Amino acid sequence: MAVRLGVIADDFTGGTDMAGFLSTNGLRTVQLTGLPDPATRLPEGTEAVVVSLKSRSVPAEEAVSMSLAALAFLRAAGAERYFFKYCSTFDSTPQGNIGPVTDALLEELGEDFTVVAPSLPVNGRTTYKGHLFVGDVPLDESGMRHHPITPMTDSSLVRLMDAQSRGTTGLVDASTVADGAEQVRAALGSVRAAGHSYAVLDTVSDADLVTLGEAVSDYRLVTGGSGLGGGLARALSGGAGDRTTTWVAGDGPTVVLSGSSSQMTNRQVAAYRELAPSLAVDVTRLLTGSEGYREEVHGWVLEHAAADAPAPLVYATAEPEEVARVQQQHGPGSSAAIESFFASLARELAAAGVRRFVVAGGETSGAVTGALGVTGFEIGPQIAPGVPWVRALGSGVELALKSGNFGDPDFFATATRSA
Ligand SMILES: Nc1ncnc2c1ncn2[C@@H]1O[C@H](COP(=O)(O)OP(=O)(O)O)[C@@H](O)[C@H]1O
Ligand SMILES: O=C(O)[C@@H](O)C(=O)COP(=O)(O)O
Repeated sequence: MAVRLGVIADDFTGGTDMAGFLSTNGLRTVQLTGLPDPATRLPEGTEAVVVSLKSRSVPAEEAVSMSLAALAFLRAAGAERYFFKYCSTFDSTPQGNIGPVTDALLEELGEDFTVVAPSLPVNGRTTYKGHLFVGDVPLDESGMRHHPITPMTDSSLVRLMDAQSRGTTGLVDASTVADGAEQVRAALGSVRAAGHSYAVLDTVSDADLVTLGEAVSDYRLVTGGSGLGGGLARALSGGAGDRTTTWVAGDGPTVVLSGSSSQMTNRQVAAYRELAPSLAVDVTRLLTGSEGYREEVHGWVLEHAAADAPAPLVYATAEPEEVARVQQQHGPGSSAAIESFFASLARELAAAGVRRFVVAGGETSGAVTGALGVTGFEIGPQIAPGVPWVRALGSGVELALKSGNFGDPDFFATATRSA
């Protein structure tokens, strides 16, 4: 069977989010982590492949070359069409990455037009008149304005895309989307005929995603969030239903590692601290290389990790003022240093027998997954929209990679109970 869709995801939580929506909307999906070895063999019957990169916040040229390498792998795997998955909050540095990667993929595929559709209404991300909303407020008024790596200070997707890319951006507005897939196709034709290279797609409801998925099902390259991914999977599979693998959780202890500083993760950490042993990372000791600090944290986790007790939580999660203070005092490299701390902690814990990791934050998840040497995942049941359990091919280690703002305040308790 042909690979119907090849996805290039710009971070790891984004990759699992996408893989989860593709699976529940009808495509048998495998997620690969990092640039796959060209010799990687896909399981029989794979209909969608998600290559998850850690390219969201690296310099734009690096993001482009990683994405082109992922495209080459997917082409060689025989993918019929491609999807560039980025965040539902359009996380990008001022220099872009979404624009330059989109341009490079279009050029490589010999195409001159695509869509821009980050919306994920089930998690409160909608687009109206080209402006991205998070819940009830425009993106630039949401917690994303304080993101430690990719602060978002504009909500206009047209302006954001124009600033990052070579071409210009048009809009297919909500009233056209409400009129159905045929009208959307016609409107896309008009935007393209007007000389634009990209069209932002207004999306206010899950029903819109079904319309939009149908409207772009013959595109060679689509860009956007997992919402459009789900709509496209539905169109491509002809409504084949849920293709998620079901499984019984394996034995062994679980730990929760939280490196996300989003508003929702702050609430989730506060709620879970009431229920389980928790340890705040002492960022100053960590960043000043305090001797023995890593070993202390490692020892603490192992002391508290038992299969029949609440899973311990280690967190760097902090309010925006504290994150800003850390960055000011220790420099921009502090984010990466905290990621690498979680990565080495996860590696040591896996070696000590921890079998299940709940990880919060996309960058943090990328670092942890890389450290665990995971090459790919099979996709399991959803804990919350956009957060499926995934099981590492080979080692069988199970992970829940939670995007910063996903899940409700009880997410960690729900996830660790279902582990
Ligand atoms: N207390 C802190 N001070 C400074 N940086 C932090 C702190 N806690 C986490 N970080 C860094 O902030 C970044 C958060 O990004 P990510 O893991 O993608 O989560 P999210 O996007 O949900 O905030 C990571 O690089 C992480 O190491
Ligand atoms: O689209 C989304 O919102 C997520 O899939 C995602 O990419 C989130 O990234 P992080 O907030 O960095 O976890």
